[in-house]
Amino acid sequence: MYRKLTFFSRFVPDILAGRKTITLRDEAESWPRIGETLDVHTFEDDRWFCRICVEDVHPIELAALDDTHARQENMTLAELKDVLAGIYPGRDAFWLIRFKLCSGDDSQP
Ligand SMILES: CC(=O)Nc1ccn([C@H]2C[C@H](O)[C@@H](CO)O2)c(=O)n1
Repeated sequence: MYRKLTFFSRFVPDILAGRKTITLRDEAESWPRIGETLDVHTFEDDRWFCRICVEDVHPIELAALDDTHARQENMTLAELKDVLAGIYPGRDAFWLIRFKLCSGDDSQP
């Protein structure tokens, strides 16, 4: 039984294509551990769509985000900051979770 992380459904294509390899969350979602496999569902309708393997988890300030982080989100830095302001208004400290898609048996529900 794997723990579950959700993503907004608009990010599903990027995650499944390997274009989105990080996510930035508040402390309530800082619980994933390096090396952990997670079941990934859509936030809106709780639909399972993949498993990911967690490669890194660390705190990061909004001011420290750069173009590399934005590329890992498949966004520009301005787009990423807009998305974060929409989801987490006023927040300037996050947890960065870096992941890769699981392959083989771990990619099936
Ligand atoms: C419930 C909740 O907050 N769900 C989230 C939070 C963030 N994301 C995405 C949006 C951006 O691409 C990054 C940075 O936060 O992670 C999400 O899909 N679902």
